[in-house]
Amino acid sequence: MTASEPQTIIDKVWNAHAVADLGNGRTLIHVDRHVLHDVSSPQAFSGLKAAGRKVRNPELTFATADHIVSTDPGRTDATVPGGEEMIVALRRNTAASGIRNFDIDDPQQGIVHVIAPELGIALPGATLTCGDSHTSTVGALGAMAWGIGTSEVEHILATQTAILRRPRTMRIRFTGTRPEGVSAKDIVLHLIATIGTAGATGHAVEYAGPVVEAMSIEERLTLCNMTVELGGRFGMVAPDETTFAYLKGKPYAPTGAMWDAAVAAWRELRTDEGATFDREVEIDVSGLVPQVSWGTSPQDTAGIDARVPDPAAESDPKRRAGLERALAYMGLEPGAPIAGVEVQRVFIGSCTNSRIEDLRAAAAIARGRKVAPGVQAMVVPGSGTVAAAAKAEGLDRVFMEAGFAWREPGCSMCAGINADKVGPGERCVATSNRNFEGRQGPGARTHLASPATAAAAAVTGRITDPRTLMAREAA
Ligand SMILES: CC(C)[C@H](C(=O)O)[C@@H](O)C(=O)O
Ligand code: SF4
Repeated sequence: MTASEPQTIIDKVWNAHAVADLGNGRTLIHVDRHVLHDVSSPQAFSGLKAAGRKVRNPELTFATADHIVSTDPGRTDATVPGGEEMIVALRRNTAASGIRNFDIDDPQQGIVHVIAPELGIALPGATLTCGDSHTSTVGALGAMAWGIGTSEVEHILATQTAILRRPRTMRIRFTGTRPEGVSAKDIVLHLIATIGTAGATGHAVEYAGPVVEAMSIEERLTLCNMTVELGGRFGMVAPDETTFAYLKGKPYAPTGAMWDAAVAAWRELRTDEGATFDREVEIDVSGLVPQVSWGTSPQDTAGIDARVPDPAAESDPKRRAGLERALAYMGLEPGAPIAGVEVQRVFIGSCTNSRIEDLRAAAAIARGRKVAPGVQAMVVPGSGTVAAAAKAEGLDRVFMEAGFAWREPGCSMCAGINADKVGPGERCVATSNRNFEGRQGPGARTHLASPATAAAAAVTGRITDPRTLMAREAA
């Protein structure tokens, strides 16, 4: 491709980071930022040590304890049984290598995909990797970010490069007028329901169109977070004035003349007129309603005014059996309205929806109301930075007065890998990104939804259209 040919944003970032063609379709890519967490890094450090290698670029590497940590106020390393070893390993490995670790008691600790953007570790046009599938999140800033396995974590620690196959490209444009009370989470859930969990397999995705351009960075983070739930490799949004305003003054963002030079370069990071993608999708969001998942895959999602699908209406026997299994696991009646189903748990948190705007949306519903009898609801800010901002606005009080538990930052009840779990057969409305069988604990029934919808479930004890509770606010 010659320089004058129109390029996509994906081509531009890829080409700027390609170090060598390794043959067989493989490219060596420079990694600008590498972020580590407690669960996927200990083995990588052990491998590095066994091979007698050092961390090549500790100044480009950052770490945080998020997955295994307790979210109990007053937590210690040992609060979650089995967690201490990983938290201590991360502390020891990062200290020995000179890597900045946002440890369990650090005011900036938090979920890796929440802290990377809010600290300015992730930047437009940069490559960023993490041993975690939701690394695509920070593509919201125009970074090329992807999740890797533990052996690749070791490779990147040693070389600051990764080996990739160039993905096909895909542009997903959101158009139309976004209705009141419909969040970025509703939009991405609707996207997954529309094109399916294999809808972007093998593709690098650019999210574009007027609806995305009008989104805040936090909303774009929610959108890009679920790229992996579409099978996508990267999910990116071209950086714009919203991005620059968000990043300016962030702790690790460039400053002074470097900032000006960076912004000038970032302005070039957009898909050129006439550039082509391997696949284009357009979704009109006009008329969209809040979304909620009813099954055991993120694509099993429908509008909050919909009914649970009926397996009897499914002609394909394989699909029918899958539906029957999902409904049996979820304890749902075919054809029943989704709204009105009773819940026992509500989880507001995770790298999808634990930022300040998410907490504001949930607090707007919780304010002046009470968590319904029989419901246990928790709010887990994505980071210490988010928690501090929420406290400054009094949101922690709003939640606690309503009867929500207000927790310390971490992955919490998203993946059932620490002490925060949903019990067998319990139904949980969660703002996280996965609803597979057992995701939030063995036998747990997860309904994915937005922060507003989760808060509405908490205060009514049922899956509820949050707009019915917003109306009171407006009146
Ligand atoms: C534990 C970790 C490696 C895992 C991931 O890669 O995604 C987790 O974050 C998840 O969401 O399931
Ligand atoms: S919050 Fe959930 S999805 Fe995000 S990194 Fe943690 S466990 Fe994974």
